[in-house]
Amino acid sequence: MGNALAMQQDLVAFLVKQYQQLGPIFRIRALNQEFVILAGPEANIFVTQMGADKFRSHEVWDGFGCEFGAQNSLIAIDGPAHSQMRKLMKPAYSVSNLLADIPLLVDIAQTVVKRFQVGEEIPALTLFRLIVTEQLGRALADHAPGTNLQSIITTIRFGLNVHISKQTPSFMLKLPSYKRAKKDYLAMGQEIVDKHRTTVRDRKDLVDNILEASQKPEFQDMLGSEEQIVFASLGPFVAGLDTAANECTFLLYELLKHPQVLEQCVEVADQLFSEGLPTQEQIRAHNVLHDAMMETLRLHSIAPVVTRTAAKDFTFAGHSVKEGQNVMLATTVSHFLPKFYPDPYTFDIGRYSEERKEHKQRGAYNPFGIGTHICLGAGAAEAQIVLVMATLLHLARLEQVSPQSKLRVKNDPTPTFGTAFRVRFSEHRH
Ligand code: HEM
Repeated sequence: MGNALAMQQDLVAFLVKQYQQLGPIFRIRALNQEFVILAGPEANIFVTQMGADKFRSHEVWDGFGCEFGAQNSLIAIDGPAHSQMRKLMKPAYSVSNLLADIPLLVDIAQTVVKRFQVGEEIPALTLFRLIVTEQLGRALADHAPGTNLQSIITTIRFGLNVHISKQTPSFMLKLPSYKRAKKDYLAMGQEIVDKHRTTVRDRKDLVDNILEASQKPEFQDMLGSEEQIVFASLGPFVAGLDTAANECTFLLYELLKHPQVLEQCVEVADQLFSEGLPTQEQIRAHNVLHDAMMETLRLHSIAPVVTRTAAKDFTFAGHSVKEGQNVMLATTVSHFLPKFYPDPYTFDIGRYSEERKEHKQRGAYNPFGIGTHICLGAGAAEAQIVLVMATLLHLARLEQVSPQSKLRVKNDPTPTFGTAFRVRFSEHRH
């Protein structure tokens, strides 16, 4: 099938239709490449249980790291070396580490929100990128992105669109605007690494751990060069940019579209701040805001598929896949199957209640990818989205600018409203 256009317009809807017609394995042609698609709960269970040695990330991701002189980054390696790097980075990317300094996280969100006067407008994505990137940068790398935020956004957008989604031609990397942004981005990374070499923190952060590991023989392939150390240390500034910031944007969009759910979430937010600052347990507790976040991750996944290369010949659902074949794991097709989620395109936070627990069915819920590279920051991301939204709802009331106009989700490189979804501050509540 040469159906790139249909795919581009709504990738998951297209894949859901193909899955319903063809079953859990089929082929498509897109962007001059052929992909084998593994879709639906059967594929999700297969990849989780038996996929560890069957897929490689290397071919898909290495070009992105090499753009910054950094081969063998965490996402671009497989097998034992990948397990070793994941183990090294896990403590820093954990939810308990992110939530270790809740006053800092709240202060960052509060400072950004308080910058806006009643009546001022801003793209929701810009608002959330400001908050999320500073929170992750300060908590994991002891550095605020400050005026470098735009350089980070430009660098990552070009890098991913050229090397990963391949929707942008490579000559775009020669544009002076990109080259300037990349230079600033890498200079910030070098500054962070240099600062960590000469200062000591009470609690070691991600960069401290990277620097320590870079001295060990077993990490030489991954962290042996200065470029690799800088690239890995910049991870926190990239981790939330397209992910948590876009999910916060989609969540706010759904809340403004569902005023009753919004009011319940405002109540939860006020409770969280009723005795000062929320605790780790409160942020991670099951409540309406948590369920709204979960439903947003189901309906608006920023990673609807993950791409890989088959690492060996294998058989799935009676079909053989050959080593070297491009594979797309359509992890979120199951999010739209009525057998798991009745009326699947409806925003319904009741799905996560004790009685229904629709997401707990096997293979049904995969917003954070699947297999060996499953999101290392999943717990941190969920907590961050809840905390950011709770802080915002507690502090201010927002309304959508031009609510009648139709918003289009584009791929840039992840599904996003871009800057089209604008909000207005209509009241400062606290
Ligand atoms: C809602 C927000 C997020 C979503 C939906 C998300 C999704 C994903 C997905 C799908 C992958 C796997 C990509 C692949 O297999 O090709 C991934 C990897 C990763 N994510 Fe996230 N992510 C989110 C937020 C975060 C945050 C906030 C952090 C850091 C605190 C983070 C850290 C990572 C890391 C380090 C990896 C690489 C793991 C590896 O290669 O082993 N993510 N994420």
